[in-house]
Amino acid sequence: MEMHVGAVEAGERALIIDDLIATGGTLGAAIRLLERVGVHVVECACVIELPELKGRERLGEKPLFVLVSGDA
Ligand SMILES: O=P(O)(O)OC[C@H]1O[C@H](OP(=O)(O)OP(=O)(O)O)[C@H](O)[C@@H]1O
Ligand SMILES: Nc1ncnc2[nH]cnc12
Repeated sequence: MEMHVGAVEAGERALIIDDLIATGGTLGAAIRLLERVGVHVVECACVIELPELKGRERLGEKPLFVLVSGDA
């Protein structure tokens, strides 16, 4: 995963929004990328969660808001 140089600045607060959380690998990578450059990731939000894949567990204590949770 990558982002543009200058897209964020250390000390900023971020909300990460994605369409879907399955294994949590994508959100986890986004969190690590942002936190590595000093951004505080406040929360994550997704439209759909596939709870069977336990992606939420990979986010640790990070709050996750979802609109719809259900297995495919
Ligand atoms: O929780 P995870 O297991 O990481 O899966 C979720 C990710 O998978 C999908 O992207 P995909 O890689 O299929 O590509 P897309 O951007 O084309 O949707 C989806 O859009 C999420 O970004
Ligand atoms: N299990 C899944 N179903 C649909 N889209 C996905 N993207 C990543 N994992 C997926």
